[in-house]
Amino acid sequence: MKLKSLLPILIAIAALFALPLFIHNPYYIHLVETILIYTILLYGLDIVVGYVGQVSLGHAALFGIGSYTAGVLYFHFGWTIWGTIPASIVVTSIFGGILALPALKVIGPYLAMVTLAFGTIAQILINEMTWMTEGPLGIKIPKPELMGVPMTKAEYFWMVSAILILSLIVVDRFVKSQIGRAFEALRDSPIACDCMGVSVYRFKVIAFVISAAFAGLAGCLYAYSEQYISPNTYNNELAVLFLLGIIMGGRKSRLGAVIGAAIIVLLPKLLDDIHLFRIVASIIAIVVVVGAGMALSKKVTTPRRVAIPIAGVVGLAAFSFWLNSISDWRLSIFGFMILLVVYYLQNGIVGFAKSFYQSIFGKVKTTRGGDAEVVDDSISFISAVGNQNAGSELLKVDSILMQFGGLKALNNVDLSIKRGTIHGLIGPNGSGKSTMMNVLTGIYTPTAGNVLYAGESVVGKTSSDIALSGIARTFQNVQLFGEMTAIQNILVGLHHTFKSNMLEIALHLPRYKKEEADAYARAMALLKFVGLDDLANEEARNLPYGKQRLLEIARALALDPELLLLDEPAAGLTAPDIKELLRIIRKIRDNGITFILIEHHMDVVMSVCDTVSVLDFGQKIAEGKPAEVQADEKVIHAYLGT
Ligand SMILES: Nc1ncnc2c1ncn2[C@@H]1O[C@H](COP(=O)(O)OP(=O)(O)OP(=O)(O)O)[C@@H](O)[C@H]1O
Repeated sequence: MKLKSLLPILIAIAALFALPLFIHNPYYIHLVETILIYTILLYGLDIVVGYVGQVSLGHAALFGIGSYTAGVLYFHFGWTIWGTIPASIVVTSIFGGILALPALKVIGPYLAMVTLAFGTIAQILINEMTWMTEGPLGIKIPKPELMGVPMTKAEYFWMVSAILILSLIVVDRFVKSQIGRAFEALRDSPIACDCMGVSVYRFKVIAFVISAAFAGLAGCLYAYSEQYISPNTYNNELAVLFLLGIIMGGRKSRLGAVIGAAIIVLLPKLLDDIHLFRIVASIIAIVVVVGAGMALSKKVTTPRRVAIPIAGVVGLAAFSFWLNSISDWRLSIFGFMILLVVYYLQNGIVGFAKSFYQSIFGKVKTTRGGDAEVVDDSISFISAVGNQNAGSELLKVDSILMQFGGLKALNNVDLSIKRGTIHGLIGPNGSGKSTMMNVLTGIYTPTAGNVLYAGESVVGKTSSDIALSGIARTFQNVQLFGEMTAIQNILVGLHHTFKSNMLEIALHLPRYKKEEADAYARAMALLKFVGLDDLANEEARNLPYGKQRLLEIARALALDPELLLLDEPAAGLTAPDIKELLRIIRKIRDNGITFILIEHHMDVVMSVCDTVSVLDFGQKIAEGKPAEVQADEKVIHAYLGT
């Protein structure tokens, strides 16, 4: 990291550590300490919510499990903090793994309900298991000892601050590593993620476990901070507040978690004091009016769009001066503020601030993970498979039947794909081509029949295992990881090249650094091969459609496949784009890679395919050289209906 960007962080850290030296009121120190502890929890929650895109209302319970692990171990066994911290992390991680199980089956509101139920059950159990938790009476815990002497409030504050900084470094390294990329990929397209060899099941569980570990750590620190724990603290209202912290602060942002934690700790206090509320409401109104004025002068927004937020914040400021006491209005104001933030700042405060800054002062250059723009020409874009055994059978599809209820989407289809060839699969709409792709890549398990790849059956294997065995694919409806940049998309495809574990990532050990550097160099070479090296740091969703298709091919190549399945790669492409696509396909084939190509553009099929199989109503009606198939009566009949 450059000194210029490191300086504000160092100043913030110095200010944090200096705080107890200048503020002697323990109330304020405790308030900031609570924000720091909640921030650690939100770092973990952000992994599940921001990166993986799952809703969890079970994190208050995980927080409670962390606190109670520390409390019970101290109360019954006299453990010190040096034992309770790792114990809280381990115990809560196990519960995180349990919480992940429903996330493998359900998503969205259903997952929210299941995690809410988990929270309720955990709270009831803590309450009822009095023999262990002392039930509603709670447990008192003294401040931890340092060399036999209890820590002062300032010393404990420093310890929490140090743990927060460590957590920040570890989380930041995780989310920028291959693990973080896997999390983001499974949020954007679980199917493509699996087909890139990154198991959605595995990484969902890993995300919940890491997230729970941070909740457990935060819970343990909270127990010593409060010096008393009771079941009521860890209720569902707290779970909602944690989720709000992420939404309001801004997901996928370390600063956003700090802001979110500050909001959920300070907002209730702010709404207790009318004078403080007036000051803050006025500051917010001034900031919003000035910001809107700047945006209007730069013409990046319209008066209509800013009218309601301006009216809202100015109205709130005026209302604060009209009020004599705030106590009756607390909840209404709280709700109104949440409504404004969630509706108008959908990417949270940090996300909004970033896009506001970009629209006013121009785009900030984002490079994640190093010198992504540099292409090293000595790196091959492809791991050449070689042309040995060319012409031998690579894939055998044996009497495949795929039935959806009464519909036979594939009916006893046989295929034989030879190494080093381009095998076209054509047929009218609904004839079963994409279904065949899905069977070959493990998305569908066939009703009957077998698929042998390099002599081994792939039926019953998971999509990620099939991908890792050497079958890569693209999709009819492009399935890129939209919120990730072009280079990050390729890096997900290169996930299989990483062997480093979490410790190596957290400590940035040499093996991880080398793997990351090698992967970046290879990803740039792949981008250059498809002509996208200039767009390496552009988010995939912002690329033109034709370039998205090329990026999908480059990502599939990152898997080092022996067999590449392209599902309508020319769909939606312009004539020059199609020409470029054909050049790319031929070059890949020259490196020994075998293709199955589904395509409606007959000129593409005729110009590159060695063999063509034709499907109609789930049955193979013809097979042979392109020209033979084109002249076949049954094929003409299937396409033209005459
Ligand atoms: N998951 C599914 N459930 C039920 N029916 C399905 C499913 N997937 C495919 N089908 C049906 O199977 C048949 C074959 O569909 P498929 O998408 O494989 O055709 P296709 O040849 O790829 O068509 P197109 O060229 O339009 O993409 C269609 O009738 C389709 O509705």
